[in-house]
Amino acid sequence: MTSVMEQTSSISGILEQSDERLRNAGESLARVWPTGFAALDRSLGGGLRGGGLTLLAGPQGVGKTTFALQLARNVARSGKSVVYFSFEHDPEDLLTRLISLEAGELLSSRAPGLEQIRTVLEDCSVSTSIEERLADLPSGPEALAAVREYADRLHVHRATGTSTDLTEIQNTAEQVWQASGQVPMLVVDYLQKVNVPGPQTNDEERSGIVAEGLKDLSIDGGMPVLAMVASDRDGITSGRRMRVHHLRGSSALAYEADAVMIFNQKYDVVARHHLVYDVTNAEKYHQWAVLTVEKNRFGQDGINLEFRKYFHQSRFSPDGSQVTEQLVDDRLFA
Ligand SMILES: Nc1ncnc2c1ncn2[C@@H]1O[C@H](COP(=O)(O)OP(=O)(O)OP(=O)(O)O)[C@@H](O)[C@H]1O
Repeated sequence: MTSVMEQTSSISGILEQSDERLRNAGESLARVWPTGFAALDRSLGGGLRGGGLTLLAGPQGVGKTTFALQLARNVARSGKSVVYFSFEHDPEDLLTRLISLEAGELLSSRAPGLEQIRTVLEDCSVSTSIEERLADLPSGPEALAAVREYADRLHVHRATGTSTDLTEIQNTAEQVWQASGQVPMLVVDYLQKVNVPGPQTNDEERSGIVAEGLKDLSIDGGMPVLAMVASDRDGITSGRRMRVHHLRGSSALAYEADAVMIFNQKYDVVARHHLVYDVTNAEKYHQWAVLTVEKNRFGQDGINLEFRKYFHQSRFSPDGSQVTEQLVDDRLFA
């Protein structure tokens, strides 16, 4: 166990540590980790913070996993390590999504879709390698090569709600750190699935315990932690905007987090007049998601950014921008 004196530093000690980090560490101990989504990085003052807990929430199917995986890939591509704790998705499914994302970025609308890539990779009637299976798909080999470039730095931990607790997350982060020599970014998909041993507590308490543990982990390791969060029932109604208070265990979560970002379907949150006066807008808005930075301990909050969805290629456009339309919490018509 860490002694009290090991945990306590004078300002001169901290000055020395910062000086050393700034002189030597460069990329490996960076304080700011760009997400690779330029509009978001501008809003967050450069990116996610080492030592900071960021929450990502949104209704089911809005694209949280797609966004978090793309962000993890961007970080790994920039040369840093990432551990993705996946409670919901099989690692091979994440690999398929990454190949699809790379193909989409390489060939845009001419790229094969996620379904096509999945079909080719899951075909049990042949026994051929991944290379051979992707060889005939447009940009298939190039997409695989793109994944291989960062594959060693992007780690997927198959997590389960019955066994993966904060200790397992910490141990895994330490192992990756030791093996790679780099502080990793952690992605937890998703927070309420992290196992909390001991007597059963309610949702609010459990979320608070996990959020506090992840926050401590991020501070102790100087690493950014991005955790996805599920909503309670109120927040998932179509036509209603999800806000911080809709998160399961919201008060504890909002207290612990340094930043809270919430995704909503753009169609669900634009003011009615944008839909009434131009009917073509409705179709357009379905293609976009709005990411709101609701809390930001390191800078400005209340920022609404929009990102174009290409879910058939398992990706968002990396170019987002500020939303210009008026947004509302409740639109009282379907
Ligand atoms: N091949 C595909 N073509 C088009 N859309 C797809 C395809 N596969 C998945 N999707 C959609 O992509 C969206 C984003 O999926 P993602 O897993 O990122 O959502 P999520 O917000 O993490 O959802 P959940 O809360 O269920 O985990 C979903 O709405 C899903 O229906």
